[in-house]
Amino acid sequence: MCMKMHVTLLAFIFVFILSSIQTIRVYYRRKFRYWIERGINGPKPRLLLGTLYEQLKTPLPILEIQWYEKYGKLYGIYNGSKPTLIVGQPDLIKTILVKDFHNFTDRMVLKTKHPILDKHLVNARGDDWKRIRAVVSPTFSSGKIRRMEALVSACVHTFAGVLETYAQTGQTVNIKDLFGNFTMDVIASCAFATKTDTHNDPLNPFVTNARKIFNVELKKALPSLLLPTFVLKLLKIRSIHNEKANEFFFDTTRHILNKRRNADNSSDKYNDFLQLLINANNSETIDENDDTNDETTEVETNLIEDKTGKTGTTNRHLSTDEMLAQAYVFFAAGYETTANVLSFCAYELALNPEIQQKLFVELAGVGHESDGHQEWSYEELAKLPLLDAIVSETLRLHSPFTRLTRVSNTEYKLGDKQIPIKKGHSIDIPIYAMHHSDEYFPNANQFIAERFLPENRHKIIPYTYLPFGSGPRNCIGMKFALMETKLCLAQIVSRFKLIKCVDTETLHYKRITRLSTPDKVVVQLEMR
Ligand code: HEM
Repeated sequence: MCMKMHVTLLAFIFVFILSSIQTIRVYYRRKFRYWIERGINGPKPRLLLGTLYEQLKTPLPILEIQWYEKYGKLYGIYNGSKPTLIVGQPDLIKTILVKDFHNFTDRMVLKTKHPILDKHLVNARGDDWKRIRAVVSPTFSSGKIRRMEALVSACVHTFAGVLETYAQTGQTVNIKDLFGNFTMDVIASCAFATKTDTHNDPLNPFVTNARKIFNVELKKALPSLLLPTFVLKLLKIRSIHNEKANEFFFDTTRHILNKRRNADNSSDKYNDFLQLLINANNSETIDENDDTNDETTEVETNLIEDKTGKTGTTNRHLSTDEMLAQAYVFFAAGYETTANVLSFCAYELALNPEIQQKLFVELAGVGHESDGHQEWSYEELAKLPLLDAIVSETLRLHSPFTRLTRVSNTEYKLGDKQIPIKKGHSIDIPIYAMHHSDEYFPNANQFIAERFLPENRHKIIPYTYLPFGSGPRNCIGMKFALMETKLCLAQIVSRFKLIKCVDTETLHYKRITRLSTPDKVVVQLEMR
């Protein structure tokens, strides 16, 4: 009798498991008909993961090019069961990013819900994003960035001192790690008013906590992509980053904000981002007489309002949590991106010594001597055509972001073919693959800085070169990133020769990251 019950129970469990698997398979099979039914091609999805499976297997930069070559400028993928349309056609990209921006104001973000991190610019949505961007934009104007230049310059000199030790011994160096240390020091001083020397003091709590944030744990990242929000809440997963490390940075920022708010003269005394944010938050409107609010910022602010409709509110204030989140965004958006661009610049200059020499000559023609080294102002660096062309070409060939992403806030029909986009569905723009298309960039796999010289730049087809995105939701930190990159590169090339060594040419990309990140970039340095 007992034996009979056992068998029945086992049979029941077996049937239950089988029918559950079958239900899941039917559910996904139905979901995965979405693109086929709309006549749109794309990679074959797999149960549960959709096309995320390929993304886990192959580094994104490689996969993006493979998919673009195979499926063309318009194809469909599945993030889990969610369909995403990939759009690599310049006229449609302009429609999404600029013309019909009001339908695509937000990005698809992870389903984790965090009371502070959801408020930073990259993640913020709708009217909140509009208000936050309007307050933060002026802090990234050319004038304000000029004020942060001295802070970045100090970090560049510390960095050059470290490079000198390698140049003197002739030892090869993984310069990618050193660039990571440099951008860490820049973020510490510009966004958190904290002086660090990551090269020589790697155990500083700021540095150790920052490293924890960047080691995103797969065990948190995958559930955030695949599980519904209520399950993540039950599992207490609020962020894919280390929670204690997050808290360290919120506490640091809170402490500085309180100190500055209580001090009388802090607005004149400090030139860092936090102070600029406090000042911007204290003013009712953008000060028209402030000559540091440059034209671009005004245009940008107007564009946001034109394309999204005015909110009807004059509220331009940020809560304390929103301010903490904006300081954190320097990490989220500015640390690895800039370190990657600098690493790839060093890589290309080591492989192209004649361009490096031309850059050295260009730099020698401007600037002034200070403490035995050459220095350049923000304006001087901005005007150097070859420096700009080298950075621009690096951003093309090694664009840190592989895709831009937008989510539709309405039922929408895209382009002449009237491709139906459902409310809440994602559209991704495969910028990395487009940057590698011979159709838009002849000999696309070669580093040819000349394509970005002033006499050639106009040949680039609009909306095919998008390393900083475009439209009202483009990269707010672009001018800061370019200033940081150019300042650092100018100092390196004027003081050292970057030389190719045996390990330089083997470039491998990191897997399972949204960015195009090299594993390492090894070069040799020689004093000039
Ligand atoms: C070379 C370095 C960098 C590159 C290549 C880069 C690229 C990008 C790209 C492609 C986007 C998405 C744009 C879009 O969706 O249209 C973006 C957004 C953003 N970036 Fe950057 N970025 C860099 C550095 C920085 C830095 C240093 C900061 C901050 C200090 C920053 C802050 C942001 C923010 C806040 C956003 C979101 C803007 C919004 O949604 O309103 N970025 N960046």
